[in-house]
Amino acid sequence: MTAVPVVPGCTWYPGYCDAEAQRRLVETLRDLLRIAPLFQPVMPRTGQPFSVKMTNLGSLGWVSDRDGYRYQPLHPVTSAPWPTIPTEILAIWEAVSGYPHPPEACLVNWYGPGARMGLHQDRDEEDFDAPVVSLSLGETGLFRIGGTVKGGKTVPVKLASGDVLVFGGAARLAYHGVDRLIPGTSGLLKDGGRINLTLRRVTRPGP
Ligand SMILES: O=C(O)CCC(=O)C(=O)O
Ligand SMILES: [Fe+2]
Repeated sequence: MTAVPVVPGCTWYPGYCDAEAQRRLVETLRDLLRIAPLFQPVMPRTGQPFSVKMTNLGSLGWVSDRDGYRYQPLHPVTSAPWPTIPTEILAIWEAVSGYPHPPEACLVNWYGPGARMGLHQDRDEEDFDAPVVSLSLGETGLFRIGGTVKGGKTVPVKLASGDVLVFGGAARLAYHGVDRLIPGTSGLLKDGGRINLTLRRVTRPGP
């Protein structure tokens, strides 16, 4: 497995999942998305819709609505608990996180044509000792990650299907985002687009 350092605390594992593992993951996700459908997050206060659609797996899921950003145990539309995180996804966390407790949330972002994600920090968790582990499926995303100060220099990473990226330690609160997709870079998702999964530890583990 090639581990490419990106910025201190951030490591990129290109091609972590092979084509067969990617196909199996997409099948699993299709089943889970029937139970926990994608919803349309909106920005706090303004109600401006995100360009991505989202859902979650795990005991807690990240949501954004007019009231703010938060983790919650129930799907905002169906009010059902989020489905559990499949073992093959937990195995990625176990292999690369270096963290002794499991993630509680797996945020599923779906990028259609034209979708992007502005530079932001992942900071709604109580526990910043655990890294964020990201897996990309489908079309390549032009991702960028920088430092912990807004407006600083960033390093670009082309996240292709099957790539895993870990950001923890000095990069745990690094600004990062996705400028755009590169269309036509993957045939994994039949209608194109990109799925990004981020695994997060939300609460501090008990004593
Ligand atoms: O899609 C990506 O690669 C990044 C997603 C992300 O930063 C997030 O969900 O917080
Ligand atoms: Fe993020």
